[in-house]
Order: sequence, then structure tokens, then C-alpha cells
Amino acid sequence: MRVLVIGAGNMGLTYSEGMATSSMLNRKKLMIHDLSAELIEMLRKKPEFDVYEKLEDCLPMADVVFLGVKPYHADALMEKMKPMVNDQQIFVSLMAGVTIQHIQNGLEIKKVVRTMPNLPAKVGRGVTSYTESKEISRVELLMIRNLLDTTGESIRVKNEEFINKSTGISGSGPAYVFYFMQSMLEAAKKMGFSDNDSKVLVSTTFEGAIKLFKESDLTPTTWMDRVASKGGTTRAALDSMDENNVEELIKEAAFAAFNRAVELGEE
Ligand SMILES: NC(=O)C1=CN([C@@H]2O[C@H](COP(=O)(O)OP(=O)(O)OC[C@H]3O[C@@H](n4cnc5c(N)ncnc54)[C@H](OP(=O)(O)O)[C@@H]3O)[C@@H](O)[C@H]2O)C=CC1
Ligand SMILES: O=C(O)[C@@H]1CCC=N1
Repeated sequence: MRVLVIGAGNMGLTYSEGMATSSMLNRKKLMIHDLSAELIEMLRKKPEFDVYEKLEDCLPMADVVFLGVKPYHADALMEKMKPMVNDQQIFVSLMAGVTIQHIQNGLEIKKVVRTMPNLPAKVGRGVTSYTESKEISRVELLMIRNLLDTTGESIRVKNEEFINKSTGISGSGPAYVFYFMQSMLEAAKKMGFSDNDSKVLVSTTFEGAIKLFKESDLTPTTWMDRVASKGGTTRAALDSMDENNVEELIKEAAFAAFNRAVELGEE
């Protein structure tokens, strides 16, 4: 099977690195096409990829094509691709918002898998949700799932609405976690810790909390209660967050991302 990734930025390159060694490729090199000259030069130094400057040299050969450009570049890209694609090829979109129907119409093809990946895929700890057009067979879906799983875990969702919802939770989610981390780092530095000590304190606290959560059946609320002693320091912090409505604000932020994904599909 020949796999082509178009757009090798943050996400496209992450997927390319994950998939490059997959047995699904039957030792055929993963193909990459991007417009950035700088990126092409960097990618050419990597022996695991076949890098193409011209779409016509790689697109007709591909069985599976990953679309990794920004949503606002999708239409221009599809216009260029249209004369070179065929009905047997499978198109896997990594793009937020862009609907399956939009891709089917733009390329005049039928087989589309729409996904929502996330950035921890870079370290093999991503989570990708996906859904497919009805023309994708079970075998084809399994094959795509195997490719997606090279970057972490994947979940099949029942429709595109849940892809937009995943965007609000897991797609954009790493940024919410980094936001929280940044705030804690700044608090630590303000208290007088060095940059390095702040990083150790914050990152180890995140890692430890995630391990506790993942390795038990307890909810985060129960874990919060285990940290907080009555009348103690944690309760003071949690009360401060409650008074400032932090929980509601985080939920609103996740819905803002979901709503923006819906809007992107309508633009
Ligand atoms: N970053 C993330 O955490 C996540 C991103 N996504 C989705 O992934 C997609 C890519 O995002 P991201 O990787 O961050 O974006 P990047 O800008 O990092 O990567 C996109 C790449 O595509 C190139 N490109 C643009 N137009 C074309 C074209 N016509 N042909 C070939 N290459 C082209 C860009 O080149 P140039 O820079 O020269 O324009 C760039 O190198 C988006 O649609 C986004 O919604 C989804 C989930 C998470
Ligand atoms: O911010 C974005 O639009 C993309 C989609 C999810 C994460 N990054």
C-alpha cells in the first residue's frame, strides 16, 4: 500500500513519522508532499520518506492520501488535486471542521475518513477520533485504523458531530492542559523557584496525577477529595477556583472550540 501525506507541518509530519515504519506500508516508503521549500529540504535528509515537490509525481500512485493542510488551504489544494485523483483512493482528513461531503464534492471522490488527531501523537501518545463515508469498506477502515494507531490510540465515533466534539475535548485539549501548566509555572516562579525547579515541580505533578487517575477507577473529584484535607491548603485553592467559576469557564472553552469546528465546516 502506498501512503501519501500532503502538508507535513505539525500534524502531517507527526503522522508521517508514526506511519513510516508501519508494516501496512509493505516496506514501501511513505510519500510526502508539501509546498514549503524549507520543510522539503529538511525532509529530504530523512531516509524513511520519499519527498515530492510536485503533486503529479506522487498523488496518482497513492492508495491512501492524508490531508494535513490548514482548513483554509483545503479548497485550493483540492482544486489542484481533482484532475489527478480516482475513485479507488482513500482520503484521510486531519483537518478541523472540513466535512466529509465538502471533501467528496471538492475532489469528486467517495472514500473519505475524517479524523480529529491531537498533538501528543508526536510522542506516540495521541488520541484520534475518526468516522467514515459509507463507501469505505470494513477492511479499508481497519487498514486506516492501523495507520492511525501508529501515533497512539484511536476511537471510532458515530458521526461528524462527534468529530467536532472531539475537537473541543482532545484535538484542542492539549492546549488547555498547557494553559493550566503555564499558570502553575508562573505561580511557582513568582514564589521564587528557579525555572528548572518550577518545571520539575509542575511536570511531575501532572504526570503523577494522570498516573493515579489512569490506574484507578476513581473520578477526578474523588482524587481531589483525597488531596484536600478539611480546612487545609488544597481546600483553600479549590474554593478560590470555585469562587472564580473556573470549572464553568473550562467547560465554556471546550464548547467554544466545538462551536468553532462547526463554523469552520460552514465557511
Ligand atoms: N496542530 C494541532 O495540534 C492539530 C491540528 N489539526 C489539523 O491539522 C491540520 C494541519 O495543522 P498543522 O499541522 O498545525 O499546520 P501546519 O501549518 O503546521 O502544517 C500545514 C503544512 O501544509 C503546507 N501546505 C499548505 N498548503 C499546501 C498545499 N496546497 N500543498 C501542500 N502543502 C501545503 C504548509 O506549508 P506553508 O507553511 O508553506 O503554508 C505546512 O507545511 C489542520 O487542518 C488542523 O486543523 C488537528 C488536530 C490537532
Ligand atoms: O486549533 C485548531 O484549529 C487545530 C484543531 C485542533 C487543534 N488544533
